[in-house]
Amino acid sequence: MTNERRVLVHSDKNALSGSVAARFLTKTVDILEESAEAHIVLTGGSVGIAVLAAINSSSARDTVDWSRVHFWWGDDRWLPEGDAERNDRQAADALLDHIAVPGENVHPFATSDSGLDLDTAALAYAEELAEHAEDGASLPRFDITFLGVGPDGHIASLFPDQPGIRVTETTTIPVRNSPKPPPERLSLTRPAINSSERIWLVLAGADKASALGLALAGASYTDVPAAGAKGRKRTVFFVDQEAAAEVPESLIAPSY
Ligand SMILES: O=C(O)[C@H](O)[C@@H](O)[C@H](O)[C@H](O)COP(=O)(O)O
Repeated sequence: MTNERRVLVHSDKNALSGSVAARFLTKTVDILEESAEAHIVLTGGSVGIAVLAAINSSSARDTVDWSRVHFWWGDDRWLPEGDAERNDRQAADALLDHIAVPGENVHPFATSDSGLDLDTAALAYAEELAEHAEDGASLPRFDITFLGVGPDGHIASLFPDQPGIRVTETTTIPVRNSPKPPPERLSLTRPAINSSERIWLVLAGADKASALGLALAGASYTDVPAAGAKGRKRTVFFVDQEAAAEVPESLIAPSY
């Protein structure tokens, strides 16, 4: 298997989220035939949450043995538990509260009212990840990592020209001075994201066209963090037509 990057274009955000949901369900069933557990990394953002809602409303939803699936997050906002702006809350509402996933398989970042400070919360997440790793590794084997992409090209809470995008020595970082509110966040690092077998980027809308075009045209990942996302086996950009406006024709896979 190659680790090429592919772009799959869909007519609109609805078609995109339905298609990603169907692929996710099929792929997760396949993964669980080969492995005892699947580890999935979730993203925030409207497209990522629309994908979770589409998984929830799929008639194939319960073909997955959710008791063997673990959910992690690429990033979250440093806000109190239950805050509607938190990625974990949105994912719970869209999918996790509706499926038979055991509570201990759901691994949100700490909340701002947890009693931890931001630095300690980042260390705590790194420790939790390491507890689920095999053979002394620092991370579980992430099977699928979802990433939304901001109009500036950010992924998780790794923003252009900010120190976080360059961090390589840890798996999880505290983020301060985020250009997008709130300023304080927690995020996986680029090497942690890229340890994933598959990275599925999901993006829709005309405001993403420039970032996507630049990411695929070889921009540096410090300028356009999405350019630096590369899974071990496969990296797929699931996009709608508006977001695809600046993608070179040669990179677009036949639509279906
Ligand atoms: O924490 C955040 O600020 C969001 O989660 C953000 O990182 C989001 O993933 C992208 O901006 C894409 O968002 P959309 O899918 O809504 O375009």
